[in-house]
Amino acid sequence: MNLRKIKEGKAEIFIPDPKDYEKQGKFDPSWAPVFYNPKMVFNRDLSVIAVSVISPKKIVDALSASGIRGIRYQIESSSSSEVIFNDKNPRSVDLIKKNVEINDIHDATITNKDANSILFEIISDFVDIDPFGSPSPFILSSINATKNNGYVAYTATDLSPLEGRAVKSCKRKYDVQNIKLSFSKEIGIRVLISKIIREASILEKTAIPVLSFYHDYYYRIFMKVMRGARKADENLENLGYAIECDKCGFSSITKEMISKCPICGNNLKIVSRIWTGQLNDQDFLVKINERLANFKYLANYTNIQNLISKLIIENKYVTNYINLEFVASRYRTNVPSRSKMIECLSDATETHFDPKGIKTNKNFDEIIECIKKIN
Ligand SMILES: C[S@@+](CC[C@H](N)C(=O)[O-])C[C@H]1O[C@@H](n2cnc3c(N)ncnc32)[C@H](O)[C@@H]1O
Repeated sequence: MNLRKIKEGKAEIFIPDPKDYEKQGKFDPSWAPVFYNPKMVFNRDLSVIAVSVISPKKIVDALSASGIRGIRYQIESSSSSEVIFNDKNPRSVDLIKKNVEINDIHDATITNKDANSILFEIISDFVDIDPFGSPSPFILSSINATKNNGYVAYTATDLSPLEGRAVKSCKRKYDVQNIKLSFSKEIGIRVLISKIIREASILEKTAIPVLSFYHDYYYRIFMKVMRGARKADENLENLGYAIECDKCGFSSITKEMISKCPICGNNLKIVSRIWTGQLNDQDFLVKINERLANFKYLANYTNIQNLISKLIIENKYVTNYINLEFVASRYRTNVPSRSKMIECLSDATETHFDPKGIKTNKNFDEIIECIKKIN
């Protein structure tokens, strides 16, 4: 395997030379014998800051590929941590060994196992699950490996099931009855959180999201894991429904199951069961914000700063997500600009999920009034 040296954050690593795996001038990271995706640098940059907030003593990078995450976590987030690198691909493991060595990573263990096997053998205060597609096959084992008050992070790139376009796949992988709604970009991450909480409860544990966001073509979530059957029971009460009326445009995220639209009486479209709580922990976001100044060297520094500022405001709004294009079409009016709607409602903000979306604490009548007034 011919190697190429690249720099990401403060790490320098070898990756398979992409040139050798091009097909008709194109290259996909999955065509190389060891996976490295430059499109995920934003994910890793923000994860480096989040892990610095957690400051774990022991990190498990359960699906390591080139080892880039675990290496960056030790160099940039938490220099005193022990890191366990794992990948079931033996060629990955050979490359991780090389990359760990050239980056002077101390306290590293490198294993060549199925992630589910190692995650049932160890216990750690931070576990990273960064799979191809859905993290579902690794949720139970990763929660098992996370100690009380520890953290686990998941990347999910399977947006079709999560956003309700592949309904059967969503039922299979997440056990959620999904359907495409006008605000499915946010529902997707709530489906994933619901699955994590339901899996955790099997182990008499529970989890709450401290950082969750959508970027480019994936979701990324950091969850805090807590032990206790009672805590698990209580948190299951926070699962509920996303509802939407195709006729008048009313929508909500709610713990109560209702089947008829409270505005016009039409039958509602329903997604069941999803997380209905906050997507981020305000303190965790503020801590990330406070640390940002230490990470000015990151390639995505400005974009991360923008996202965190948005999440801090967005986190104050849970229930009403309005897709302006969808609602305006129900009233046959022009789509109002986001800024004018936010000004009119006065208690509203942009959502990072969607350039057409706003979040507000105002009720549906006030939203419609603003749409009509702006027109
Ligand atoms: C998306 S890549 C990981 C990328 C890496 N975390 C990064 O940030 O560059 C997924 C990796 O998981 C490995 N993998 C897939 N299934 C696995 C399993 N059941 N156990 C362990 N490793 C697995 C693959 O070999 C691949 O290297």
